[in-house]
Amino acid sequence: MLQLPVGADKQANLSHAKRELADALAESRADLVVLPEVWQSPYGVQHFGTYAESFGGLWDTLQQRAGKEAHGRARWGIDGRSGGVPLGAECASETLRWLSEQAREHGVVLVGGSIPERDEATGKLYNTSSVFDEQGHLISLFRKVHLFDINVPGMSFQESKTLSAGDRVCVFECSLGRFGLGICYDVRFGEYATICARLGAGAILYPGAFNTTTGPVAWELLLRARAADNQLYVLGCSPARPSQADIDGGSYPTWGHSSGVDPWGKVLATCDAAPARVRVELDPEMVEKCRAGVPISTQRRFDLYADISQV
Ligand SMILES: O=C(O)CCC(=O)C(=O)O
Repeated sequence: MLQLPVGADKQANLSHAKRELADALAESRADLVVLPEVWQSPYGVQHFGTYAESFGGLWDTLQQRAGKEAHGRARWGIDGRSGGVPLGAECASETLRWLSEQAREHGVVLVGGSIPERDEATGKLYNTSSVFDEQGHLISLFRKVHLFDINVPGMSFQESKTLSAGDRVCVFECSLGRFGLGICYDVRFGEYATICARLGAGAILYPGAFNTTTGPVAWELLLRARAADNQLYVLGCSPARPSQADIDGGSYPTWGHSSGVDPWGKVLATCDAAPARVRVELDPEMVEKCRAGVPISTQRRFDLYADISQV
């Protein structure tokens, strides 16, 4: 996970991320790299429209593939099982082209954090994540499904002022296995993570940007809770915190603390708020051992809670 610093200059954000990715992989090989939530743009409802990019027909191409593979439920398909989609030079999104090139050049699975996306047909904006395989082919796109709308002392934020929510759970398959994907506030919703686990994910990745109000209480707790609830690895990758002068000037006070948690709920690696690289090893056997030893998935009482939305 790369906990990247983010500023107002998009080109500087891209070139910094490029250097950081190359340095991190030169320091030590990784198979999969996760970038933070909203890393080529500052995080703020007033910025999303300015930094948004459109993805052309890529959603349609991916959805046609997922449609064929969906488990009879279009909202829960598993992406990537028929391979990825090459991005032509004609792809309208500069950042997706950049991510594709980086994944191919370094031969890694690259989870591109998230960026603001504009849907050309509707004009709506989304907070969207993308995943590329080692060939630089697009495996999956995901639009944050739970928008960050809260109002508590110290933090008021209304993503829904400018963003719309996605309508599909994201599980993707790559050479390393099957992963769930959510964005930040999505981590607060246990049902979402459990669907990912029941679709076979061994890890859930959450690009996320908690803040200095909710972060200290909730970020690690939620990552650990989702891991223990579902007996899988959970990775949360945040941007680094801006300088105090920038925060005083209105920048979002990012919590940082990118962390990796194992299927027992133990924090394997973490960091503070400064730019950082956080490495974790994901061991599929650990998932199996945890699930075999504490078999909650077969002990569930769906006779009591098959459909909690009816309560
Ligand atoms: O849930 C929280 O407290 C923070 C969520 C957040 O920052 C986000 O969804 O971007």
